[in-house]
Order: sequence, then C-alpha cells, then structure tokens
Amino acid sequence: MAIRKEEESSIMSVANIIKSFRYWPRIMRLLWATNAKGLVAIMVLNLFHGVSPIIVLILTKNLINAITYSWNTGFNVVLWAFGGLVGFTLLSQLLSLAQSYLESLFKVLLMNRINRLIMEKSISLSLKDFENAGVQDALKLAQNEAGHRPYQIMQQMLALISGVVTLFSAAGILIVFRWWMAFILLIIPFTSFYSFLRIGQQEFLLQFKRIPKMRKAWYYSFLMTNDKNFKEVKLYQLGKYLLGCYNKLFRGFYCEDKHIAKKRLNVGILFQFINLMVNGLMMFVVLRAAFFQEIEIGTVVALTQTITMTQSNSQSLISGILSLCQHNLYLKQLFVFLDLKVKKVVKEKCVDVPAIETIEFKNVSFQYPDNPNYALRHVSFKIKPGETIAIVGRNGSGKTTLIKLLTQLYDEFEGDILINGMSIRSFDQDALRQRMTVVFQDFVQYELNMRHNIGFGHVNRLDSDDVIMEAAKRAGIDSLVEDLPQELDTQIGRLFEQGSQLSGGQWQRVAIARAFMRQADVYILDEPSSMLDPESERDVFEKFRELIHQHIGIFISHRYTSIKYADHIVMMDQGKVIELGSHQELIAKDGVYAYLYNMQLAAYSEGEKEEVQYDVG
Ligand SMILES: Nc1ncnc2c1ncn2[C@@H]1O[C@H](COP(=O)(O)OP(=O)(O)OP(=O)(O)O)[C@@H](O)[C@H]1O
Repeated sequence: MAIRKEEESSIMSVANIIKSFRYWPRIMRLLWATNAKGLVAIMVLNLFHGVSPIIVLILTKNLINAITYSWNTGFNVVLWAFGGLVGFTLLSQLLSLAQSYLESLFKVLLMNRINRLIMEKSISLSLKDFENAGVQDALKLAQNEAGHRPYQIMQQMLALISGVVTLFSAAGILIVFRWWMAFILLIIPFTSFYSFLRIGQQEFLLQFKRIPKMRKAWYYSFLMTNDKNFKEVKLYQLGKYLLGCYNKLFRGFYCEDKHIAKKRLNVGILFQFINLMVNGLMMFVVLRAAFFQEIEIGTVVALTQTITMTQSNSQSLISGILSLCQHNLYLKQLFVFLDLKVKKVVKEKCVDVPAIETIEFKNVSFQYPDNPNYALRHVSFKIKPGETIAIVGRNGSGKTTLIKLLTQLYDEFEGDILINGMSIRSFDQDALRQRMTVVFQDFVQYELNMRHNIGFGHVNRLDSDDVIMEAAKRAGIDSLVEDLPQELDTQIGRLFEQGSQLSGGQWQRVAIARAFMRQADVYILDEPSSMLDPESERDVFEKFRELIHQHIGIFISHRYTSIKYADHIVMMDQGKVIELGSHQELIAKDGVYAYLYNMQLAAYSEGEKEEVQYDVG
C-alpha cells in the first residue's frame, strides 16, 4: 500500500510531476459534483477578477490624460473618466466580496465531501486492510493533508486563470511599447521554476517519509490528552517522559523543516535580486522615453504599473504552478487511499442465509498478514444445535482468532468452516453476520446515549424502547437504565457534557445488552466476565444459557467456574485444539484442562481460607 521504494525515487522526476496532473479530471469531477452552479459562478467572477486590474489601469491612464488635456477638452471629459474609474472600482469590489462569500461556502461543502469519501472508504475496508500500517499511514495523510488540497488546487487554478488573463493583457500593453520588454518579463520567472520545483519535491518527500513518525507523535499526544489514559499517565508519572518523546520527534521535524526553509530562502533571495535588476532596466527605458517626450504622462504611469504588474503576475504564476505540482503529489495520496481495493461482493454468494444450526471447523489453519507464525493450526471441532461451547486456553492460544474467522473479519484461511454443512465462503458475509451477535473482549464504549449504546446491536430498532429495555433486562442492567436521569436518553461517558460515567463492569454489561438486541442464531461472548463480579458473572451466564436455548452459544473465558456449565469445552494451546469434551470428560482425562481447573479451584479455596483466617484473626 505504501509507496514503494522505486516510486519514492521517481517522485523527484519531472515526468512524475507531469504525470500527477492526470488526477485533474477527477478533481474537476469532484468539484463539479460538490456544487456545479457555485463552481461556475466562482469561475466567472474569477475571470472578471483577472481582467479588472488592466481595466483599472486603462481607466487611470484615461483619467490622467484627460486631466492633462482638460484645458482643451473641457471638465466634462475629466468627470466622465473619473466616474468610469470610481464606478468600475466599486463594481469590482462588490464582485470580489461576492466571490469570497461563494468561495467560503464552496470550501465547506468540498471539505465535507472529501471527509465523507474518506469515511465511506474507511468503513468499506476489511479488518485485514484496516490493521495494515501502510493503510493507516495513507489514511492519516488523507485526513491531515489531502483533505483540503482539492480546495487549494481549485483556488490555485482560479488564481492562475485570473493571473494568466492579467498577465497577457498587461503584456499586450507592453508589446505595443517595446515587444522585447514583454518577452523578458515573461521569461525571467521561469528561470526560478526548476529550482523551486526541486525544493517542493524534497519537501513532499520529507513529509511523506515522516508519516509514521507523525503518527507516533500523534499517539504520544493522544496518550497525554485522552481521559482513558489519564489515570495511568498520572499514576506512573509518565507525563514528563511522554512529553519528552513528543518533543524529540518535534525537534527532528523542526530541523528538517528549517533545512528546507533555508534552501527556499536562498533561492528566493537570488531570484528576487535578478528580478530587481530587470525591473530597474525596464523602468529606465520607460523614463528615457518620457524624457525624450516619446510618451505622454498618463502612459508613463500606465507603463510603470504594467511592468510591476507583469513581473509580480508572472512570478505568482510560477509559484502557482509550483504549488499545484505540490498539491498534486499530496492529492495522489488521497486517491491512492480512495482507490484501495475493496473485496468485491460476489453476486453468486448466498444472501438468504438459513438459520444457523451447526458450525464445523474443518482442519482450519490461519496466519495473520505480516505475522510469520500460525495463529491457528489444523483446528477441527463441531458445534451442534442448541449447544454451548466454551473455548479456553492460555493467552495468545488463538481463541479470539477463531471468532474472527467465524464472523468473517478475516476470510483468507486454510481448511474450511461449514455452516449447516456448507462452506462459509459460499455465504454473503453481511447476511451471515446478521445471524450472529458478538461481545468482543475490546468492546466499544460509545460516548453516546444509552439508547445508542444498547440499540447499536440492532440499529433498525433504535427507536423501539421495549426491545432495548428487554435487552437491558437480559443483561441485568434494566434497573441501572431506569435510575439514569433521562433513562435511555442519558448521555454515557465523560467525553461530552452531562455524561454519566459507568464502571468497567457496567460498561461490559451494556455491551452484553447490545449483543442481546438481536434475535441471533449464534451468540458469542469473548471474555464477557473479565470485569464482572462473581454474582454478575453467574447472572450473565444464566441469562446467556436461557437466551441461547435452541441456538448456538460460544463463549471464551478464563474463569473455569463458569466454563464447566458448557456442553462442550475446546481447549486451545498455541493455535491447536489439544483437548475436546465436556467438563466431566476433561476432568476424567486429567490433562491440561484438569490441571488448570484444579489450579484455579485451589487458588479460590486458598483465597477463601485466607479470608476466613483474616476474619477470625
Ligand atoms: N491483528 C493481529 N495481527 C497479527 N497477529 C495477531 C493479531 N491478533 C492476534 N495475533 C496473534 O495471534 C495469536 C492468537 O491471538 P488471539 O487473540 O487469538 O489469542 P487469544 O487466545 O484470544 O488470547 P487472549 O486470551 O490473550 O485473549 C497471538 O500470538 C497473537 O500475537
């Protein structure tokens, strides 16, 4: 996904810069789709903006000449010339205000459109792509930089159009006087073009290579400013250290930026000097012509202004083209992100997923992208209708990975998963997911109201208070919801105003209620009891067992006291199923499960004994 090495080096080539203009038709379509009428109006106003300095110049020349010869022509001619200049200046200022009004509105619409495109793309990505560091880099660049570039390109384009109009009309005036002056004034700024282009490319390359570090800097800042991390940062006194890490990165960025800025300054000084010399020469020619009475006083004023205007316009034209080239490089990254391939929905896949009755893992092996080790190896087991399966095992043994494959968050694995005897690959992923409900270990705490927090389990039922309250009841939080100041409509969390904060266990129960919103065939709880007290844990499991009656229940837990009620237990170790059976069977087998179960039991009774001794003492 990230630009490859050879592409990095070719960024510096002029051919690559020219190639980057291929995105322009796309940018134009984007601008057009944002607001076609607004775009046309802005363009027309911009053209007017381009010709208006020349019209003002001609009107000024006329006025001065009218004053010079007024004894001959009468004061009326002066009045008309003056009226014309004032009237046009007024009109031009009014139109310029209208232009900035329209441009500011257009900018808001365009930014919003690009942000929407980025978000739409983001949610269409697979988990595999989303977790890829290269994709994260591109996303960051698209959000930070590329988002506002199309607008700047539009502004620059418009400025260029108006600049070209001004430049050529000014050059026209000069050509009539001395053609070679126009030629020199147009040519000189192009000599600086290549130098500035190189600097612009170097700057882009710098920014591009910096993205991973920028994400790190952002992360340090996030650690210090986010409420979730605040307690630990405070307790371990990490503030100074993290700030130091952030500063170190910032200092590195600053040195690099300073180096580029210095280069730009040196080139700028050199070309400014050349410009001044040329300007002086042109002025000398005009003044000489005036001295020998070859031109009138109004024409002297007009010519000196035209020289300055041509020079500054051709300069800003060059810097405009340069910044367009640079915007193009950034924009390329936006389109690289937007063009990321999303797996196409295969039409033949079965959308009508029948009620899930059996699930069978058949010799499944799986490796995460960029991870050389297998997370699962030759996993096989079957779940029958109405069964509850507990998946147990040490940390990193592959339990959650099983769930990720079953829910199709990753779909490139070896072997097969059979749903009612058919390969999981033959079903439409979204349709299949609708038949399942999951509480993940790292469930989301939505900083929204309680209605959303529970209702997101079945987003079409967000307005059904009864359904939401029923789910809350199943998760044992109905009274918690009723006690909230605005019940379901109470804001939860601390991020926004008037939010009611919940405890860790309460948040977990809310996530469980969310999972209970759906009438699913498969209920999956990944460590649902990690934050629950023993009473709540028993409560949740009882509710879970009631709910999955006739359905399939899968839960992952490290608490063996809850696990023993499952119909079947799958014991995992290093990605493999090492034991399989009911609690009694596995205890009788006296293997790893029995060892871990007895160890936990001993730890519990030891704890209880200590408590008793403590009470007695
Ligand atoms: N997104 C990922 N990318 C690369 N490797 C991963 C990813 N997620 C997990 N792994 C690796 O896969 C292996 C299995 O992880 P998994 O999360 O399935 O373990 P687990 O049994 O659920 O662990 P725990 O009990 O700690 O939750 C681990 O070695 C882990 O490092």
